[in-house]
Amino acid sequence: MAYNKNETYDEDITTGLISNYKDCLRLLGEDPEREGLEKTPERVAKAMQFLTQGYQQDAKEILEGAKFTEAYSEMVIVKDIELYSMCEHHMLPFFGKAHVAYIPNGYITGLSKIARVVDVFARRLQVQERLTHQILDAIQETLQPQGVAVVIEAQHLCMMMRGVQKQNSLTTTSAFSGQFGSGATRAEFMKLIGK
Ligand SMILES: Nc1nc2c(ncn2[C@@H]2O[C@H](COP(=O)(O)OP(=O)(O)OP(=O)(O)O)[C@@H](O)[C@H]2O)c(=O)[nH]1
Ligand SMILES: [Zn+2]
Repeated sequence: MAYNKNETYDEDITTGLISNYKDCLRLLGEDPEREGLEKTPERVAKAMQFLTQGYQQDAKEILEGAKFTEAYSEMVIVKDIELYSMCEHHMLPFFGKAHVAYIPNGYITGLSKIARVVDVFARRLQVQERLTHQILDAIQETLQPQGVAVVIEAQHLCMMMRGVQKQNSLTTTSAFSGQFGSGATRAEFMKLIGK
Protein backbone atom coordinates (compact mmCIF):
# COMPACT_ATOMS: atom_id res chain seq x y z
CA MET A 1 0.00 0.00 0.00
CA ALA A 2 1.40 3.39 -0.97
CA TYR A 3 0.04 6.48 0.70
CA ASN A 4 0.58 9.55 -1.42
CA LYS A 5 -1.67 12.28 -2.82
CA ASN A 6 -3.92 9.61 -4.34
CA GLU A 7 -4.25 7.93 -0.99
CA THR A 8 -5.80 4.50 -0.95
CA TYR A 9 -6.77 3.01 2.36
CA ASP A 10 -7.89 -0.47 3.26
CA GLU A 11 -11.66 -0.21 3.62
CA ASP A 12 -12.11 -2.76 6.41
CA ILE A 13 -9.29 -1.32 8.49
CA THR A 14 -10.57 2.22 7.99
CA THR A 15 -14.14 1.26 8.96
CA GLY A 16 -12.93 -0.55 12.08
CA LEU A 17 -10.71 2.36 13.14
CA ILE A 18 -13.48 4.93 12.56
CA SER A 19 -15.80 3.04 14.89
CA ASN A 20 -13.07 2.71 17.53
CA TYR A 21 -12.04 6.36 17.35
CA LYS A 22 -15.71 7.37 17.77
CA ASP A 23 -15.70 5.34 21.00
CA CYS A 24 -12.43 6.97 22.06
CA LEU A 25 -13.93 10.43 21.58
CA ARG A 26 -17.01 9.47 23.64
CA LEU A 27 -14.85 7.98 26.39
CA LEU A 28 -12.83 11.20 26.48
CA GLY A 29 -16.03 13.17 27.07
CA GLU A 30 -16.48 14.48 23.54
CA ASP A 31 -19.44 14.29 21.18
CA PRO A 32 -18.26 12.59 17.97
CA GLU A 33 -21.40 13.82 16.17
CA ARG A 34 -20.75 17.53 16.70
CA GLU A 35 -19.86 19.42 13.54
CA GLY A 36 -16.15 19.90 14.16
CA LEU A 37 -15.61 16.23 15.06
CA GLU A 38 -17.90 14.65 12.50
CA LYS A 39 -15.08 13.65 10.16
CA THR A 40 -12.39 13.38 12.82
CA PRO A 41 -12.57 9.59 13.34
CA GLU A 42 -12.07 9.10 9.61
CA ARG A 43 -9.20 11.61 9.49
CA VAL A 44 -7.49 9.94 12.44
CA ALA A 45 -8.08 6.49 10.94
CA LYS A 46 -6.29 7.61 7.78
CA ALA A 47 -3.57 9.52 9.60
CA MET A 48 -2.75 6.49 11.75
CA GLN A 49 -2.60 4.22 8.71
CA PHE A 50 -0.26 6.71 7.05
CA LEU A 51 1.95 6.88 10.14
CA THR A 52 2.20 3.09 10.36
CA GLN A 53 2.50 2.33 6.64
CA GLY A 54 6.04 1.06 7.21
CA TYR A 55 4.61 -2.33 8.22
CA GLN A 56 3.60 -2.84 4.59
CA GLN A 57 6.96 -1.81 3.16
CA ASP A 58 10.14 -3.77 2.64
CA ALA A 59 13.39 -1.86 3.22
CA LYS A 60 15.56 -4.46 1.54
CA GLU A 61 13.40 -4.41 -1.57
CA ILE A 62 13.81 -0.61 -1.73
CA LEU A 63 17.60 -0.85 -1.44
CA GLU A 64 17.82 -3.76 -3.91
CA GLY A 65 15.75 -1.72 -6.38
CA ALA A 66 18.58 0.77 -6.78
CA LYS A 67 21.68 -1.32 -6.08
CA PHE A 68 24.49 -0.51 -8.50
CA THR A 69 27.93 -2.03 -9.00
CA GLU A 70 30.50 0.68 -8.27
CA ALA A 71 34.17 0.65 -7.24
CA TYR A 72 33.80 3.67 -4.91
CA SER A 73 35.01 2.69 -1.48
CA GLU A 74 35.04 5.90 0.55
CA MET A 75 32.46 6.83 3.14
CA VAL A 76 29.02 7.85 1.81
CA ILE A 77 27.08 10.00 4.28
CA VAL A 78 23.47 11.15 4.10
CA LYS A 79 22.95 13.41 7.07
CA ASP A 80 20.10 15.45 8.53
CA ILE A 81 17.38 13.13 7.24
CA GLU A 82 14.28 14.38 9.03
CA LEU A 83 12.40 11.69 10.83
CA TYR A 84 8.94 11.38 12.35
CA SER A 85 8.01 8.28 14.29
CA MET A 86 5.75 7.26 17.16
CA CYS A 87 6.82 5.76 20.46
CA GLU A 88 5.29 2.37 21.06
CA HIS A 89 4.66 3.14 24.72
CA HIS A 90 2.34 6.14 24.34
CA MET A 91 1.72 6.31 20.59
CA LEU A 92 2.96 9.89 20.68
CA PRO A 93 5.39 11.27 18.11
CA PHE A 94 9.10 11.44 18.42
CA PHE A 95 10.94 13.41 15.77
CA GLY A 96 14.39 14.57 14.83
CA LYS A 97 17.17 13.70 12.45
CA ALA A 98 18.93 10.58 11.24
CA HIS A 99 22.50 10.53 9.96
CA VAL A 100 23.43 7.45 7.94
CA ALA A 101 26.76 6.42 6.45
CA TYR A 102 28.20 3.37 4.77
CA ILE A 103 31.47 2.38 3.14
CA PRO A 104 30.69 0.49 -0.10
CA ASN A 105 32.15 -2.89 -0.86
CA GLY A 106 31.43 -3.18 -4.59
CA TYR A 107 27.85 -1.85 -4.43
CA ILE A 108 26.24 1.51 -3.85
CA THR A 109 22.55 2.38 -3.57
CA GLY A 110 20.50 5.37 -4.67
CA LEU A 111 20.88 8.16 -2.10
CA SER A 112 17.13 8.69 -1.80
CA LYS A 113 16.78 5.02 -0.89
CA ILE A 114 18.68 5.66 2.36
CA ALA A 115 16.08 8.28 3.33
CA ARG A 116 13.27 5.93 2.25
CA VAL A 117 14.65 3.18 4.47
CA VAL A 118 14.60 5.59 7.41
CA ASP A 119 10.89 6.24 6.70
CA VAL A 120 10.05 2.54 6.33
CA PHE A 121 11.16 1.89 9.90
CA ALA A 122 10.10 5.26 11.33
CA ARG A 123 6.51 4.79 10.18
CA ARG A 124 5.82 2.09 12.72
CA LEU A 125 5.39 2.02 16.49
CA GLN A 126 8.96 2.24 17.63
CA VAL A 127 11.58 2.76 20.27
CA GLN A 128 14.45 4.90 19.07
CA GLU A 129 17.02 2.19 19.78
CA ARG A 130 15.28 -0.44 17.61
CA LEU A 131 14.71 2.08 14.83
CA THR A 132 18.45 2.81 14.80
CA HIS A 133 19.37 -0.87 14.55
CA GLN A 134 16.76 -1.74 11.93
CA ILE A 135 18.11 0.94 9.58
CA LEU A 136 21.65 -0.35 10.07
CA ASP A 137 20.69 -4.01 9.57
CA ALA A 138 18.74 -3.36 6.36
CA ILE A 139 21.71 -1.57 4.77
CA GLN A 140 24.26 -4.05 6.09
CA GLU A 141 22.34 -7.09 4.87
CA THR A 142 21.46 -5.69 1.44
CA LEU A 143 24.64 -3.91 0.33
CA GLN A 144 27.07 -5.90 2.47
CA PRO A 145 29.27 -2.83 2.74
CA GLN A 146 32.52 -2.49 4.70
CA GLY A 147 30.54 -0.81 7.45
CA VAL A 148 27.39 1.12 8.33
CA ALA A 149 26.84 3.92 10.86
CA VAL A 150 23.49 5.28 12.02
CA VAL A 151 23.00 8.13 14.50
CA ILE A 152 19.54 9.39 15.44
CA GLU A 153 18.82 12.50 17.49
CA ALA A 154 15.19 12.89 18.52
CA GLN A 155 12.78 14.63 20.85
CA HIS A 156 9.96 12.58 22.33
CA LEU A 157 6.58 14.26 22.82
CA CYS A 158 5.77 11.71 25.52
CA MET A 159 8.55 13.32 27.56
CA MET A 160 7.55 16.86 26.60
CA MET A 161 3.73 17.08 26.65
CA ARG A 162 3.16 14.66 29.53
CA GLY A 163 5.06 12.48 32.01
CA VAL A 164 8.33 14.05 33.02
CA GLN A 165 7.62 17.19 30.88
CA LYS A 166 11.15 18.03 29.84
CA GLN A 167 10.98 20.34 26.84
CA ASN A 168 14.62 20.38 25.84
CA SER A 169 15.82 16.82 26.22
CA LEU A 170 17.33 15.29 23.11
CA THR A 171 17.94 11.55 22.88
CA THR A 172 20.86 10.32 20.77
CA THR A 173 21.16 6.68 19.70
CA SER A 174 23.77 5.11 17.47
CA ALA A 175 24.64 1.84 15.84
CA PHE A 176 27.84 0.89 14.05
CA SER A 177 29.04 -2.11 12.07
CA GLY A 178 32.23 -3.20 10.29
CA GLN A 179 34.82 -0.47 9.80
CA PHE A 180 32.84 1.96 11.93
CA GLY A 181 33.80 -0.24 14.86
CA SER A 182 37.31 1.20 14.63
CA GLY A 183 38.08 4.51 16.31
CA ALA A 184 39.41 6.47 13.34
CA THR A 185 36.54 5.74 10.91
CA ARG A 186 33.90 6.34 13.53
CA ALA A 187 35.60 9.57 14.58
CA GLU A 188 35.67 10.77 10.96
CA PHE A 189 31.94 10.05 10.61
CA MET A 190 31.11 11.83 13.88
CA LYS A 191 33.16 14.82 12.75
CA LEU A 192 31.42 14.92 9.36
CA ILE A 193 27.96 14.94 10.98
CA GLY A 194 29.11 17.68 13.33
CA LYS A 195 29.30 15.66 16.52
N1 LIG B 1 14.29 3.45 25.63
C1 LIG B 1 13.27 4.15 25.12
N2 LIG B 1 12.31 4.57 25.95
C2 LIG B 1 11.31 5.29 25.41
C3 LIG B 1 11.23 5.61 24.06
N3 LIG B 1 10.11 6.35 23.86
C4 LIG B 1 9.51 6.46 25.08
N4 LIG B 1 10.24 5.82 26.03
C5 LIG B 1 10.06 5.64 27.47
O1 LIG B 1 9.27 4.51 27.76
C6 LIG B 1 9.08 4.52 29.16
C7 LIG B 1 7.78 3.82 29.53
O2 LIG B 1 7.81 3.80 30.93
P1 LIG B 1 6.55 3.49 31.86
O3 LIG B 1 6.94 3.75 33.28
O4 LIG B 1 6.02 2.14 31.52
O5 LIG B 1 5.48 4.55 31.32
P2 LIG B 1 4.98 5.88 32.01
O6 LIG B 1 4.42 5.61 33.35
O7 LIG B 1 4.06 6.55 31.04
O8 LIG B 1 6.34 6.68 32.16
P3 LIG B 1 6.63 8.25 32.19
O9 LIG B 1 6.81 8.70 30.77
O10 LIG B 1 7.91 8.37 32.97
O11 LIG B 1 5.48 8.93 32.85
C8 LIG B 1 9.16 5.98 29.56
O12 LIG B 1 10.30 6.12 30.39
C9 LIG B 1 9.39 6.73 28.23
O13 LIG B 1 10.20 7.87 28.38
C10 LIG B 1 12.28 5.15 23.22
O14 LIG B 1 12.30 5.37 22.01
N5 LIG B 1 13.27 4.43 23.80
ZN1 LIG C 1 6.41 7.38 24.85
